[in-house]
Amino acid sequence: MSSADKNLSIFSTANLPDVSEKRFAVLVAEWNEDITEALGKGAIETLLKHGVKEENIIKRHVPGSYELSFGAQVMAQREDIDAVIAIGCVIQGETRHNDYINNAVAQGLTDVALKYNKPVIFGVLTPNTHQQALDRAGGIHGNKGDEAAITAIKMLGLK
Ligand SMILES: Nc1c(NC[C@H](O)[C@H](O)[C@H](O)CO)[nH]c(=O)[nH]c1=O
Ligand SMILES: CC(=O)[C@@H](O)COP(=O)(O)O
Repeated sequence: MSSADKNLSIFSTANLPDVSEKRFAVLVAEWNEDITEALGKGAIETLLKHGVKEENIIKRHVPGSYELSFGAQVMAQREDIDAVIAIGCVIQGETRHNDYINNAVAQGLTDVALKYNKPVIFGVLTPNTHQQALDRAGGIHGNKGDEAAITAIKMLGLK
């Protein structure tokens, strides 16, 4: 199923856990900042909408999506962080550089989650074009930041 078939901002909110005392790190890559800032805004707004306190949301930036893994490790090792949301947008270029970034950050974030036993959410768009990114950062397919935030909340309920 693609995002074209499932809006990223439409999801079930049944049985969400109480996250009023949970602390979230929101890491935002600076590359494609028009996209990533929209994703980050969506993530933070969704966290607030579902009971997270503003003072419990720590937003930090990293240069690019490749740096999200290390940034997630820095945040996940903190005892005062319960979940990490990693936000990025890697747009396909002329070379295979995007493939290497995407694979590295997907595996890197997974490794951090398993190492620190905390939800680390893959909120990274990997579009072919800037328009596809716009469509998934508050456009016709919703906002992947919303999806990443609700995923973090649901995963804390699992723990
Ligand atoms: N082309 C994109 C990048 N490239 C930069 C890398 O993420 C990384 O910062 C660099 O290779 C140095 O380690 N990053 C994105 O997030 N999005 C892109 O489209
Ligand atoms: C995805 C990226 O890192 C971006 O810089 C790709 O650029 P290129 O055209 O060199 O593949």
